[in-house]
Amino acid sequence: MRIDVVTIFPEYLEPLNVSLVGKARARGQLDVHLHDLRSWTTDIHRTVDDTPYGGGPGMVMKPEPWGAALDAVLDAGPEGEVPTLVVPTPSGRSFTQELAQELAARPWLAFAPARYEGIDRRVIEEAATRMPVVETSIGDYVLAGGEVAVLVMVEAIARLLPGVLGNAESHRDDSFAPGAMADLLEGPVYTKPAEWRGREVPEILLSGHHGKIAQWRREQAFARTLANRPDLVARWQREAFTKKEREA
Ligand SMILES: COC(=O)c1ccnc(N)c1
Repeated sequence: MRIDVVTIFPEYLEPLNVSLVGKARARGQLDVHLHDLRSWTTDIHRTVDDTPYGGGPGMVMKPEPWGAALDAVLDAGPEGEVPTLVVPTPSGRSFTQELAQELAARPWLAFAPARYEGIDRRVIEEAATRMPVVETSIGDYVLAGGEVAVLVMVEAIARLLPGVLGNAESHRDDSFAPGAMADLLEGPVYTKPAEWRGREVPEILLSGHHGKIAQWRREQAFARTLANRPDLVARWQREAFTKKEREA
């Protein structure tokens, strides 16, 4: 997978050089290109923002540098191909495990994290005439810039790419509920010592009964999800019900 990121803070994306994503890049599974938006400014102050038409607080990112930057990304990428442009914004589509799976299936992603009050709308509209555009939100809160959302999304997507997670890890998320939801089920985990500050590891985990252990883990994971995310459980139940209806 090729990933391009256009940002005024390339150093913010340094974490893409370490750990899982860093290793995937070193192995050639990920080809990441960072671009400093200011490279496409033309004035002495390398200006990327201006006051919003219609008034209001803050500044808006100017269209010219973004237009030129996205032109350059398209030109530098694989001949005849276009990326999916991912634009992090609080008003975007919820970035879920499902959307991560969807984006992980694409050969080329370009991320356009904005700072300030956002990017001039015409940049997104013009881009949408040339490539798929997905506006994504990583949760119901506002950030100062979209760069940290790019880090979140790249990590969630990279771990889904074939061969990026070691074998042991990838089977860790084996399905409870088939599909993307399986990744969201996380039961309690334990390691040595068997007793720590008077707390024992659940007996079942020492039993060697792999079937019973798997069942116990699913029950524990489901209980935690039910306690913390009743909305997810309700959705799974609806999906299971409609699936049964379709198959009936
Ligand atoms: C500037 O970007 C944001 O504030 C942002 C981006 C993606 N998801 C969010 N929840 C916020």
